[in-house]
Amino acid sequence: MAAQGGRWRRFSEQRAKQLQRQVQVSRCVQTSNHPLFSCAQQYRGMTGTGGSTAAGLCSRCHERDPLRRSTAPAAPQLRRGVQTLQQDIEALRASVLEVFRACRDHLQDGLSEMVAAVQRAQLCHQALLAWQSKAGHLERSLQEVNARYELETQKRKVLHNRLVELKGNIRVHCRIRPLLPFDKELDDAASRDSSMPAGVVHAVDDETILVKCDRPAHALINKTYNFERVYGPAESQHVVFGDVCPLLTSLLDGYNVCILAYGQTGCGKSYTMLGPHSEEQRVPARGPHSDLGILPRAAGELFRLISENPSRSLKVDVSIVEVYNNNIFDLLAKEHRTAVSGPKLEAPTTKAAKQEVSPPTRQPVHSAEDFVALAAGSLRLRAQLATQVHARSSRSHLIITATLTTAPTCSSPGKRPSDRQSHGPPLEGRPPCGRASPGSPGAQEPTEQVHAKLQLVDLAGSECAGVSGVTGSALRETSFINRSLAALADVLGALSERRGHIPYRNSQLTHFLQDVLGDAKLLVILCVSPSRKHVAETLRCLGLGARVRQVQRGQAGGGSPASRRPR
Ligand SMILES: Nc1ncnc2c1ncn2[C@@H]1O[C@H](COP(=O)(O)OP(=O)(O)OP(=O)(O)O)[C@@H](O)[C@H]1O
Repeated sequence: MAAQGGRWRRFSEQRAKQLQRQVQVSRCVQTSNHPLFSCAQQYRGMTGTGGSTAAGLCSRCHERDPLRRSTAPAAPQLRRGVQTLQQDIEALRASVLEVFRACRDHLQDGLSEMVAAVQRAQLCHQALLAWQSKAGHLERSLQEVNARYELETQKRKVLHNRLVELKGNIRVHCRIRPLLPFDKELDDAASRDSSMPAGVVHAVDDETILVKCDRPAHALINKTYNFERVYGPAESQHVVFGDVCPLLTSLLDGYNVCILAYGQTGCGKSYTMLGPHSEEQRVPARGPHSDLGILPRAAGELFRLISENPSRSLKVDVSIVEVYNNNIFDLLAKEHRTAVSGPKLEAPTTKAAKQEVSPPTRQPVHSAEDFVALAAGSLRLRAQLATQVHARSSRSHLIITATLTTAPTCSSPGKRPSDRQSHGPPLEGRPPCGRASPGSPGAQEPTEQVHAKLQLVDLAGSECAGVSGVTGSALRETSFINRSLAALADVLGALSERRGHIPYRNSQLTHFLQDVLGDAKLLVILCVSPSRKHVAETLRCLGLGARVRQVQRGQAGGGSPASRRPR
């Protein structure tokens, strides 16, 4: 037991020593940790302050919760918006880049094109210089050619007009129209004998016409006539105009020209002068047409010739009249355009009865189309009638006059152009060109010089009343037509016999044509039917033509003494 107690005592002592050591250690630790403790104290204090601050912040966070909660749903949307914006910015950047690259490429292309263009321009410039020098050479040679041409033109004019004069200032051509269906209808029973030829008039050659007709109970007819030109039934309008054309050259050279179609009714005068006409209206065809008559072709040629020499500045005025029942009607008179006849006129003349003259309306035309349109408009007013010979027989003589004048120039005081120069009668409503006005005898006025006149005359057809079957007023018309044609034949006969007195005043027709018949290049185109039925009229017509051929006159005249001389 004692041992045990010793052990306890020893153990207790050891234990006490241990505890004492631990107390010492803890005291040492306590001493060395004191600053730490004080620091810890400070931190604890700070932690306390931070905790309260955190608590404050927490409470403020809690205060902002409603705001956070309200904005929270918009946040993803905003985020998506931002993402979209970023994508757009990316795309924009990419396209700007692309545009930039394209612009750069274009600029480079443009630049290289510009360089090429400049090179080409340089080449062109060099070529231009070469051409300019060539043009200079050509211009000089053109001037030489022009000078030679002018010289040759003068020679040609002299030769041309000498040739026309040698051929005669009155020429007679004869045209045989083809047999037409209505010829057969007209033929009498005897002539329907199939052994007899339907046509009795033949063109033997270019200058000879033969009428050969053997009818029962009639003497045999076998006659030939010679004219400057004979056209067979198959000859075209183009060929006929080919022989008329040189007269237009003479017209431009200053000669008056008259082309006159003469013949029996229905034998092709209007066809020759105006061309084929519609069934409704007897008007010349317009535009390109192989059957165009002399009027549209002459109008075209006239303006072509004028355009060849614009420096002359020739002006064309047209007047259109018809002689109906021995009265002259102005088909261009405005106030009577719709009536069959215009106001009655006295025939203009250059002789003593000058004061009585009432001039026809003169309308300026500036092209062939104007000319033909004007004629077409006025021809609708021309008198016509259906007869047994011709369904659209003209009952009047038609006279279309184209007056060529030169531009007005100042005349010396008191100087008056001749009657011919002032183109016969003055235009209505103003004093005649070239005459001093009454109040200023010494005043200089521009004068309009008549260069030359072209007259196209489509005569009414001679007819036998028995054959045409007309009665009443139509018979009266026929009598006027035949009388005026007889007067024309008398005038031409008197001219051919060089009689002292020419009976111009026996009819308005010859009175109106007086200037031309006495003093112009006159072409008479005899139009004849080939039909046996009309052989008597055909022989009369050819007889007149043969008489006209005898006419020998002096030189044809023109618009002015100067212009009469071939230039
Ligand atoms: N050379 C021709 N070729 C074809 N047809 C023609 C020819 N000549 C005349 N004709 C025709 O004959 C008919 C009579 O001709 P046109 O009207 O020209 O006669 P005209 O002599 O003027 O008659 P009128 O004096 O009665 O007016 C017309 O239908 C015309 O088309």
